Amino acid sequence: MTLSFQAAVAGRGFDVALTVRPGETVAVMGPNGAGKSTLLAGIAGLLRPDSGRAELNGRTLFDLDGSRHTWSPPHNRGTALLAQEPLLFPHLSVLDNVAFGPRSAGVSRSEAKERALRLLVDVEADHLAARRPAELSGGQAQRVAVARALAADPALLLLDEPLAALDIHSAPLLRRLFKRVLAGRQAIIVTHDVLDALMLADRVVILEGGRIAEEGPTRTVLERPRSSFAAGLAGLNFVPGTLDGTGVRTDGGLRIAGHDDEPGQLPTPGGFGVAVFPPSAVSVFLTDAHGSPRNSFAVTITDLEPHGDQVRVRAGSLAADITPAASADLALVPGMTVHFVVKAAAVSVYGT
Ligand SMILES: Nc1ncnc2c1ncn2[C@@H]1O[C@H](COP(=O)(O)OP(=O)(O)OP(=O)(O)O)[C@@H](O)[C@H]1O
Repeated sequence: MTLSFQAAVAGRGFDVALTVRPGETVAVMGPNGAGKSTLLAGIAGLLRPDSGRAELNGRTLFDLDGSRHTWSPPHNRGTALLAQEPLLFPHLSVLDNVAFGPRSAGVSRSEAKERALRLLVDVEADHLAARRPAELSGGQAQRVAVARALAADPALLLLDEPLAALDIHSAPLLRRLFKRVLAGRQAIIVTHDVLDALMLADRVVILEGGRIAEEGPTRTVLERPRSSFAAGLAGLNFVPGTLDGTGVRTDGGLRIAGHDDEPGQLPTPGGFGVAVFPPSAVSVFLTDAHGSPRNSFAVTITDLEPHGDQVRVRAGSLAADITPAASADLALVPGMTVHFVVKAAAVSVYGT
C-alpha cells in the first residue's frame, strides 16, 4: 500500500517526487501557489502532468515517461478527494449522497445504504440521513462529505484544506473526527494550519515554488526548520546564508554568530546554512549595542503589532518580541531605524 509519485508540470513550475508509506498520513504545507493543489490533482487524475509516473499499491496511476503512455482515469485510481467545500449532490438526501459511490461501483441498493448509514454513524451524522445538503450547516456538510469519501473505500484519501471553510467552533470537532478517521489510513492532507500537521500527520512536506523545500516529522521540521516557510510556521527568525565557522554570512554582508547546537555536526564552512532564533531572544536598542558574544545589526521597523502580552517589532522578515513598556520607552514607530540585538547563545546555526 505505497504511493510513489513523481511528476513535472512545466507551465506551473511544478516538479515533485513523493512517497507515502502504508498507513501514513502526510501533511502538505506551503505558501499560496506552491503547488499543493497541483500535487493532489496530479494524484487524483484531475490534471495530466507533462512527465512522470505514479503507482499506488503496485497499480500504475500514470506513466508518461516512456513512449507508451499509461493513464488511469480518476474513478479508477482508488483515491478519494475531499475538497475545502463539501460539494454534495444538492438533489440527493444525505444518505443517498454517501451511498452514491458504492452504488456506482455496483454494490446493491440495500448494501450501499447499509454501508452509508454505518459511515454516517462513524462521523456522527446519522441523524441527518434524510436531510438535503441545503439543510445542513457547514460543519455537518463536511462530516457528510467525509463519510462520502470513505464510502468508496479509497486506498488513499486526499484532503484539500478540509477545515479551511469552517468556523472556529466546527473546526475542532472535525479535527477530532479526522484524527480518528486518519489513524492508520494512508492520506495526504493539504493544510495551512500547523495544528493540523501536528495533530493529524506523521510527517510534513513543505512545498515552495513547485518543489519540496523540506520534509520530515512535523515536530523536527518545526524545531529545526530548513526553509523560511517552516521557520515562519514555527514563529522563528530565519537567516539563510553561507556558513562561516559557527555563524552565517548573508549575501547582503550581515554576519550572524550563533552556536553549533549539534556539536561537531556543522558542515564545512562555505556551504549553505541558516541562523535560526526566536523573536523572544531579540532585544531592541536605539544605538549599536556592543559586547560580545552578541549580534547587533541595524534594521528598519516595518510593523508593530500586539503578540500575546508582548509587542512584536517586525523589520522585514525579522521579528523581535519586547514588552509594551519597552516599546513605549523607545518610542518605536514604523520607518524608524533601530538595532536588533541577539546573543550568539540564542542562535542555532546549521547546514541546509
Ligand atoms: N488552472 C491553472 N492553470 C494554470 N496554472 C495554474 C492553474 N492552477 C494553478 N496554477 C499555477 O500553478 C502553480 C501552483 O498552484 P497551486 O494551485 O497548485 O498552488 P497551491 O499551493 O495549491 O496554492 P493555494 O495555497 O493558493 O491553494 C501556481 O503558480 C499557479 O499560479
